[in-house]
Amino acid sequence: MNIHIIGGGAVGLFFAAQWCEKHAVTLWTRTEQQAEMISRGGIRVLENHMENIYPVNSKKIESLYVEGDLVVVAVKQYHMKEVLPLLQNAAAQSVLFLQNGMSHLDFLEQVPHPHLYAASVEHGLAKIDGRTIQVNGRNKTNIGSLRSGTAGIIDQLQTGSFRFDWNENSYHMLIEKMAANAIINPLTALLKVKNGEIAENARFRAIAKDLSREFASVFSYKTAEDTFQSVLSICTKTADNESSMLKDMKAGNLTEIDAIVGVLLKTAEKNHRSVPAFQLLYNMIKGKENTPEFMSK
Ligand SMILES: NC(=O)C1=CN([C@@H]2O[C@H](COP(=O)(O)OP(=O)(O)OC[C@H]3O[C@@H](n4cnc5c(N)ncnc54)[C@H](OP(=O)(O)O)[C@@H]3O)[C@@H](O)[C@H]2O)C=CC1
Ligand SMILES: CC(C)(CO)C(=O)C(=O)O
Repeated sequence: MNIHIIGGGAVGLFFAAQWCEKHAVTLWTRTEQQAEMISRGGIRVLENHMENIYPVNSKKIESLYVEGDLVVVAVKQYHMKEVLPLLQNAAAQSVLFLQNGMSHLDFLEQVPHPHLYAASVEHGLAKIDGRTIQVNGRNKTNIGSLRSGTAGIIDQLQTGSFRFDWNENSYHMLIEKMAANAIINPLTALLKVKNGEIAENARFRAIAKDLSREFASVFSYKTAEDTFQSVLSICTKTADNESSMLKDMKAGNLTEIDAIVGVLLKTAEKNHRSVPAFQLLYNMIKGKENTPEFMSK
């Protein structure tokens, strides 16, 4: 396949490296400097004290008048508005969104491509520099259709080093991942701990359990206990990872809190559910976003 990936962050670099041996991959970055770095030196993947280099073609994104089989959107939720006009110009059969949270679904009507897919990524990935990532845990990646997608895409994207699983219900798939992100991300960002500590520390685990109960009172297709167990499992499998929200907070960036906990709060309000613990987490993260005293780098 001819694959174009938008966004040279942790996730974009990771998938570009995984697919480049089997597909023609182009990674579109925001800066010329990063594109040159990748094209010249390849993508460096650090994992279990080993280093692997993957040759990938990379270009600065100015316009996206490209033809391809698949465009993969690997930017943060708060970049989506900026990326949308570029995406609209790309001539491709399919688009795959890799975002955590759910607010990217609001843009779907403006995306003209015939086949749309969403994925929920369960790996723990950290960007070290413009061409280097650290893999802090491989898990599976779930994919489902948002518009006329078919399970056949799984066979094409499959890699030797982790699984892609097909999900018949993309909405449930995204909600399941959102449970993990709504609980793990703000807790780790506020407590400044790695994911594993939420499962290991009895008091933090108890908070995660209470939050699982609140989450299941809003999105009730899964029990509170199942939600809690799935959160613990992701914490354990990505124990050494700093969540993306913790990384954003440390870097003084915006966070994806609106696309994750914000969506939960709006749904709770619509359905007359009380979620005081999530409201508290939301206010704490919003209050801290972009404030220099939170930065610990
Ligand atoms: N990291 C992780 O472990 C996981 C992340 N996710 C989700 O995946 C998504 C991506 O996350 P992640 O890769 O960590 O985020 P990063 O912040 O590492 O990467 C986002 C990238 O998008 C680039 N970008 C922003 N705007 C544009 C634009 N207009 N054109 C081209 N590139 C652009 C940024 O460029 P620049 O650097 O120049 O600003 C940056 O490199 C998020 O929704 C996240 O929640 C899901 C599971 C795990
Ligand atoms: C899977 C997890 C929790 C890994 O840290 C993640 O999605 C994130 O950090 O946003």
